[in-house]
Amino acid sequence: MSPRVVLVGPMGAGKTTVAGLLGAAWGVPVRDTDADIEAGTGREISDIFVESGEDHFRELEAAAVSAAIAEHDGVLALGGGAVLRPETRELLTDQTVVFLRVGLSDAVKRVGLGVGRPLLLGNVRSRIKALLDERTPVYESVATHVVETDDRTPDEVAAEIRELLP
Ligand SMILES: Nc1ncnc2c1ncn2[C@@H]1O[C@H](COP(=O)(O)OP(=O)(O)OP(=O)(O)O)[C@@H](O)[C@H]1O
Ligand SMILES: O=C(O)C1=C[C@@H](O)[C@@H](O)[C@H](O)C1
Ligand SMILES: [Mg+2]
Repeated sequence: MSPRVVLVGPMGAGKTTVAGLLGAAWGVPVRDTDADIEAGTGREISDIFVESGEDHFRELEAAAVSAAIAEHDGVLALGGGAVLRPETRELLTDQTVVFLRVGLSDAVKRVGLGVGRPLLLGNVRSRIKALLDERTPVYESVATHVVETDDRTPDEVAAEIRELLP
């Protein structure tokens, strides 16, 4: 069993939103590793970061991605930083992976004040810029497809993915 598609990209790329649209259009289940972690621990992601630290969150996330890839055959949205772990990148090598690309200005608009996104505490714009600079090559390295999301609605993004993956 393997996901039909795995969505990666930074915060605000629309992974969760577009996963829901694709799942509805294809009639397949949707899974999101951030939601899996919250359900499995009974804690919010921002609380896990603050109380147990990012390294602990990344351990939980690597396990959540591994379980989802093994068990899920629908649409899978990953957390924005899941690709940072080498073992997770390794698991993605034989998957269909779509990188939802977003530029700085659209990402800033979409995440607003960054509430619930612990890595954006402080100056949202400069935090997102640093994350985009650091991670874009990593997203590109795991992606089999890249879809632009700037100036496009989630429905337009989902439609392009459906054309790419009939
Ligand atoms: N193409 C788009 N155009 C405009 N707004 C969008 C688009 N895609 C998503 N959004 C909005 O941006 C916000 C963030 O989207 P979403 O939560 O799906 O991102 P994400 O990639 O899952 O982020 P995270 O990594 O934090 O989980 C939501 O309010 C969503 O409605
Ligand atoms: O980009 C990131 O590192 C994150 C993205 C979110 O999906 C959450 O997984 C968490 O807020 C961290
Ligand atoms: Mg999400």
